[in-house]
Amino acid sequence: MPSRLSEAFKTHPVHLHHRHLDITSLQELPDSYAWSQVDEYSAAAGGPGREDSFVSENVPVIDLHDPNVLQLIGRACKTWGVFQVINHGIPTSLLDKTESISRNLFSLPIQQKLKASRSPDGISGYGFARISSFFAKLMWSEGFTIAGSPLDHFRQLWPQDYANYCDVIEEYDKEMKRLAGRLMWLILGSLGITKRDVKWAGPKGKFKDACSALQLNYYPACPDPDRAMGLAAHTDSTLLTILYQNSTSGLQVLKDGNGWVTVPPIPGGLVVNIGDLLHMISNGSYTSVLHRAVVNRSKDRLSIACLYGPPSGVQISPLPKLVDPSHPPLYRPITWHEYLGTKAKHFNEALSSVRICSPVNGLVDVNDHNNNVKVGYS
Ligand SMILES: C=C1C[C@]23C[C@@]1(O)CC[C@H]2[C@@]12CCC[C@@](C)(C(=O)O1)[C@H]2[C@@H]3C(=O)O
Ligand SMILES: O=C(O)CCC(=O)C(=O)O
Ligand SMILES: [Fe+2]
Repeated sequence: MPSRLSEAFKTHPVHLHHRHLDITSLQELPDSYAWSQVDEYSAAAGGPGREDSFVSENVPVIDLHDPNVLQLIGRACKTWGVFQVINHGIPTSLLDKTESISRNLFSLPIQQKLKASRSPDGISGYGFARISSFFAKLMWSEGFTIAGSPLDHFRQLWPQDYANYCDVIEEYDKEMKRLAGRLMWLILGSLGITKRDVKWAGPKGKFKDACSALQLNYYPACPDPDRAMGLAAHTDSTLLTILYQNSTSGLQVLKDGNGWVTVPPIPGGLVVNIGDLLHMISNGSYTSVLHRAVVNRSKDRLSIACLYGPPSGVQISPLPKLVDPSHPPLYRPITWHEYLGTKAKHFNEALSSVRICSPVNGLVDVNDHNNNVKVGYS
């Protein structure tokens, strides 16, 4: 049974036939970056999706010290699939240091960055977003994925300073995994799930063998932001994702009836979003949220995502406690490893592709928005 996340794309290599352009210095948007359908989903109230002119609700901000934290998280997961957390215990100094390394990385000359390129069948390294292969147009961003030790790639990027940088990234990864484990129990607790109900969480429920990857995203300032796309609409294949964003806004989530809603950066805050695997284990009670990143004319933007999942070879399926004759299991068992391959093949239709049955009342599962997502437009 394959168990290493880094092996997940060996059987589903992603080939991107794009030449790398240094987009940071461009004064005009090249045609290869000009999207024609940027404002899909935003016509709901007639206004342009990027201006939030019709937004009546905000993504919840939850203080992890709040005595009602469980209920607040449950409500946020049910209605939004995303929330921000404050008082999360991650030191600001660690967030600052990691942001500074990421900035340093993206400001290296393109030839230097290409020395640490991600290979078509690999998971780690520098390159376009993996989902780029589904779109005719390019995204206005650069990415660097870290799964496992960053040592080999960092040695290529910074022959002198790599050791210190590795230490910071490893500390960031460790702290994020700890927070993710804590958030998992709050989210599962809000569904009535206890440590005894999740065997793969390990004997003490510490998710000791959980897998994770870090995704550094950089969005340079863009000469024509209304026609460009930073990162196209997608759901994450994770249990949950914890996102640090710098002070430039750009992250948007799709909310029924509200169109695209901006998740504003808040000082010291972290964004938490539900991924497809949590959608599956909750049997559709909690929704994996469709999100994207838009870009800015005057400011660049940086984000750091911790993509958190189960041990990559463990079979994930709707938790037995959430299944009964009137709530049959909606998804077939699948490992994270296998699901990443499915995502590489089917992109936003991956979740529907592992669905096994319709709800008993015959209605379409309102959470299964992925049925409506267009794949491969420009
Ligand atoms: C573990 C992973 C999730 C991810 C693919 C990856 O192997 C590492 C990068 C992740 C990311 C980040 C940007 C959006 C996304 C869809 C992508 O193309 O790469 C996600 C992938 C995912 O969640 O499926
Ligand atoms: O940059 C952002 O705000 C979004 C990044 C993201 O969605 C991801 O890395 O999966
Ligand atoms: Fe994402």
